[in-house]
Amino acid sequence: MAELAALQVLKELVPPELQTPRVGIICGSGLSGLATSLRQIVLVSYDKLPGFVESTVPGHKSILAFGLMGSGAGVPVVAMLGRFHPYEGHKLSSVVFPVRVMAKMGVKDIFITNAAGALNPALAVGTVVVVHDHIALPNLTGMNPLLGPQQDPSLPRFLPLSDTYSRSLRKLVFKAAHELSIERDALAEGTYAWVSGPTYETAAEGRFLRGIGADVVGMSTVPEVVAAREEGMNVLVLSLVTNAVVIPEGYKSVRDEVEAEIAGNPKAEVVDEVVSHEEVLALGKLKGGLVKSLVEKVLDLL
Ligand SMILES: O=P(O)(O)O[C@@H]1C[C@H](O)[C@@H](CO)O1
Ligand code: HPA
Repeated sequence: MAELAALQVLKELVPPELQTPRVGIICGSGLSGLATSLRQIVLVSYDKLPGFVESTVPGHKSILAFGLMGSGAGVPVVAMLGRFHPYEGHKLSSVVFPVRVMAKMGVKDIFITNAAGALNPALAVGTVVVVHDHIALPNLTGMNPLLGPQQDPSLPRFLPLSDTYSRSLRKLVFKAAHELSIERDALAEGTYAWVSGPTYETAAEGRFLRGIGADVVGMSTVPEVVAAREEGMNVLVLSLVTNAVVIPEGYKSVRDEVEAEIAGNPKAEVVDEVVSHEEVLALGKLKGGLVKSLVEKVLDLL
């Protein structure tokens, strides 16, 4: 099994007391600050680990961090300070490889974070969304991380995903928010749509995804979720809304515009906001603290 080679290296580099983390964490774009509160921290670069590829996206580091997180004695955790996306050119099997390594290390609960665009107009930028379901068009149409011969026949061939997002972990996030006196509107629940990226959505795509029931959209997470469920882990996903996906009600007719100009009544041009990765990272920096305090408190409540 390919994961065993990575495990062997980790055995040499990580002290025994941190070698069996209870919780795995994946940091989304601009969210690697999550790991700044790790104690007894040990960092392992991905290039030392067989099977790990490189995280090439700004805001993602190619580092695995081990340590204790949360108050008191703390919970042993392993955190990916950067993830792999299929749009980087990585195979889906590489994207989910670290999740499989975490499972072999004994991780029971995985907390996956991401930056996402809001499709639901009720979600303000800066809101943390506790994901309760997903829509993965790529999964349904041939880009599923479980396609192909089974690497481990002891895992289920046909994985049910109807109950993917752990109810008890989701409840813990809301309990944590209560204990931290976090404003009600700062935390919401919703459905995550996975798209391959790296393009952001057109307005019509945004309308489509909203129309089929998604609240937020992003370019990651679902492959990791699927692999984690296959490995039997409890999954929690937190999406930080970093931008709103602009979904104008209808087309801005250029015919109307030209006719108004000809009639001598030009209208002021409305310029839609354009999303950028810089904006996504800046918001992560600004609001990453909220994700971090929620994760720390959930660890205390486990
Ligand atoms: O890794 P995540 O899903 O947090 O990163 C999001 C999706 C794209 O990789 C990038 C777009 O800005 O941010
Ligand atoms: N779309 C897709 N992925 C994203 C977005 C978005 O608007 N924002 C952050 N990741």
